[in-house]
Amino acid sequence: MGGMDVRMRGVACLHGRIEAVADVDLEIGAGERVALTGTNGSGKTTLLRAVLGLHRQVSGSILVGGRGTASAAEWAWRRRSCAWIPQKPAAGRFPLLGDELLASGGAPAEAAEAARKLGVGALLGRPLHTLSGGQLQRMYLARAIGAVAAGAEVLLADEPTAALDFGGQEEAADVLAALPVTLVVVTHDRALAQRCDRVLEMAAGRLREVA
Ligand SMILES: Nc1ncnc2c1ncn2[C@@H]1O[C@H](COP(=O)(O)OP(=O)(O)OP(=O)(O)O)[C@@H](O)[C@H]1O
Repeated sequence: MGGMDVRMRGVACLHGRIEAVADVDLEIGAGERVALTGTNGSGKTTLLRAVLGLHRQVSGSILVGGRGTASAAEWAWRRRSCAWIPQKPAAGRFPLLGDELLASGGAPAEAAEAARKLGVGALLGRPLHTLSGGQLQRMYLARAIGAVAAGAEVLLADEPTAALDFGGQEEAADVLAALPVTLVVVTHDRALAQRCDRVLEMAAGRLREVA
């Protein structure tokens, strides 16, 4: 089983004056699968983005595999180590094609194979903005599988099954739970939460474990 540990101490995140995340302490073991649930606007996306360095107004400490992000080299390492499935896929400045998205995970062949298995293999030449929500979500899942093949040991996934049909939700939940990584997944999907080792809940920026 692969995966790296993720450790947070006293993490707080601001959006301007809004405190989106407050005083989060969290220890996730290597290879553990954690579901993050909670009310809308409670800070889940912000917390995941902070781990990736996409949210910069952060205080406290976030270590992945024991490493921080004090230097540009450490940030680059963090980005390679953590695969990412965004909640709101960015359209980008230029029309990005399916196979270009897959290549950005670092293992194009493995990602394309995953795309075929997920039923979007015929769409690789299409601009992403022409895909349906569910097709796009499958494409991002395929990219994450490629990123894991390229060496990522943590997967941060933000509502990765929200746009999928029922069969697709089950299939994606199985695929996500079987990846040899530490999984932190924001989800309101019971099938996916049930496949995780722990369920945590956020409310107004604070985290608590659900029994
Ligand atoms: N770019 C932004 N500028 C200002 N405030 C923001 C921004 N992004 C998020 N927020 C605020 O930060 C808080 C946390 O938002 P976040 O997206 O992290 O919540 P969430 O738990 O992921 O919500 P959801 O379940 O609805 O996706 C909310 O009050 C939100 O309005």
